[in-house]
Amino acid sequence: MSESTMKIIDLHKDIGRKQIIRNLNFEIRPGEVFGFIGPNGAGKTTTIRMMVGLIGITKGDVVIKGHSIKKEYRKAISEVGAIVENPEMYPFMTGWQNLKHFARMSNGITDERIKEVIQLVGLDNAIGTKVGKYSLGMRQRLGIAQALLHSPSVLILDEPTNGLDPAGIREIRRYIRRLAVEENVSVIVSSHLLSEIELMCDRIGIIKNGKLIATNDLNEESDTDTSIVNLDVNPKEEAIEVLRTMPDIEVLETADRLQIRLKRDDIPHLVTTLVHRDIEVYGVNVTQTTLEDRFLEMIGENVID
Ligand SMILES: Nc1ncnc2c1ncn2[C@@H]1O[C@H](COP(=O)(O)OP(=O)(O)OP(=O)(O)O)[C@@H](O)[C@H]1O
Repeated sequence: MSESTMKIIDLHKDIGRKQIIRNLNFEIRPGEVFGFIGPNGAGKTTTIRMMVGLIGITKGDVVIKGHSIKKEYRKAISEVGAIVENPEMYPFMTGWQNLKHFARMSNGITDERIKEVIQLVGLDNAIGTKVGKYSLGMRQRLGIAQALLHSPSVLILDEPTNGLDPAGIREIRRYIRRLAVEENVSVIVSSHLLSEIELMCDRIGIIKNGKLIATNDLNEESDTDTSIVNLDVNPKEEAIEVLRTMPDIEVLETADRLQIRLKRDDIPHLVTTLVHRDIEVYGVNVTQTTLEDRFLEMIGENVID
């Protein structure tokens, strides 16, 4: 396994007497899109600010490509591109002029590199237009282009989908996935809405009350292929008996409705078995368990606002 791009080691943050972040440990792998999810006030922004050296660390460390943000700030931060607050863009200048302006403030960024990042975020056609005329989504993408100019190993985006309409969210998603692959950059995206970033992430970490309560690999098949099924059958009691004898089926509820959990691929076999046992099947209502359901289960509250 290749070395991690970023390690968050036993991170703590106190502000005044308040313990904001507690005992945070996780790693970001090369080229992955990592979703940092939690309800408002969970501590995402505070963690990200520590990752990029904007605020001090009470205890623990953030190590980026082997460099400690505390002890080797310059080396560590040179590996990071970030949009934490809204990026400062000059509305009276074109996209190109804005990027050129930022490029001048760093060393060694060529016009070729500027063109490359413009292409990566799909702003080729709009780069000669004044930023004041850009949509919010386009401004976000210009911000991402700016953060990528110095070829960082990790790109950190705090709530990149905030305020975007569904089309804008779809675009950001598409470009973030694309640049993770094409630039081989690791991307950390924070959000309080799982549904907005789920589709672009390889893994997610869930934070609540300043603690990481779970990480979840979205590419693992077992996570996506179980289904919750509501059955309308007669006689119900007999069906329940049959279900209990079948391996890999979990009976969730038998009172009002008969609800089970099983692998999606096992549904045809389930129906055949019930029919062979002379049970009448009136309805098989499949609800795919979404990550959102499991997320809400895990954090124990409704975060949709
Ligand atoms: N400077 C500060 N002084 C006191 N408390 C703070 C300060 N900054 C953050 N907090 C508190 O720390 C907690 C975490 O805040 P943070 O902004 O990191 O959460 P978040 O997960 O990013 O939420 P949001 O999605 O609302 O930005 C909150 O309870 C917040 O009130």
